[in-house]
Amino acid sequence: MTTQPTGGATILEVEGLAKTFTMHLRGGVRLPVVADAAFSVAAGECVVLGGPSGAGKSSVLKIVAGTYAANHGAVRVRHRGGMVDTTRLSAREMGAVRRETIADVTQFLRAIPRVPAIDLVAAAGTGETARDEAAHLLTRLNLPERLWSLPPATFSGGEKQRVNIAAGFIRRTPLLLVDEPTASLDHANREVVVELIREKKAAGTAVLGIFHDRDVRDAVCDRVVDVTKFAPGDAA
Ligand SMILES: Nc1ncnc2c1ncn2[C@@H]1O[C@H](COP(=O)(O)OP(=O)(O)OP(=O)(O)O)[C@@H](O)[C@H]1O
Repeated sequence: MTTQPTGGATILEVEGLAKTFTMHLRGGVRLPVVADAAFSVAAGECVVLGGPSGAGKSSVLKIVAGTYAANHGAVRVRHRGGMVDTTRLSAREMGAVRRETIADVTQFLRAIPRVPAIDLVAAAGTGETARDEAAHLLTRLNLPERLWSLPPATFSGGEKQRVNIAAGFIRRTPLLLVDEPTASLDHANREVVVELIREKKAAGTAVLGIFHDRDVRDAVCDRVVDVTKFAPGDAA
């Protein structure tokens, strides 16, 4: 069953998705997480993955991002004008999809040693304006300018998260994935993230996210997809 979006073109379409983790270091114990997951996200829409802790929200998001492999099913994204099933792509082809089509704001910053925060954000952007855009985003996210030239390795949790958010939101991809983007942010910066997500939606980006903060979720969410309805049965 697919939940139909109301608005623009379909950007992401998940169908019949199943994921079972196999714990090779635990005698091959199998842990089914989702079975027959199906949902879609349209351009300009923000769909939130809901459900209690352990339901499989992050796993689904990571499969869409290409970080985890699916066991069954299709994950189709609109890439270069057509719908591409990313579960069938080579690592190289998936690399192109991730570069051009999917931006991914994870909970933790993948910092590169010795690279200053502003360069890290600018490198995620494109074109001659990338550095100005990086500065603009870091300003909006209230990251003190004295930190911009420093590598984020020693930054606080909230400072790292803001660099991470800037590096994700500087990108102009059709699909944006966000996993708990406001977890270590204060109220003012949570509001900035709400504004950034609204701007992405207005620009036609499809957003798929996980938000534990109810206020943030209510402010950006068009539909909730409850992951518990994809829970595998006993026979899985
Ligand atoms: N890499 C992994 N290897 C083995 N099991 C995993 C792995 N990642 C997740 N799991 C298991 O899959 C189940 C779903 O985890 P997941 O992180 O997707 O849930 P979640 O709904 O995002 O939870 P939370 O809200 O607590 O972040 C959990 O039982 C977890 O232990």
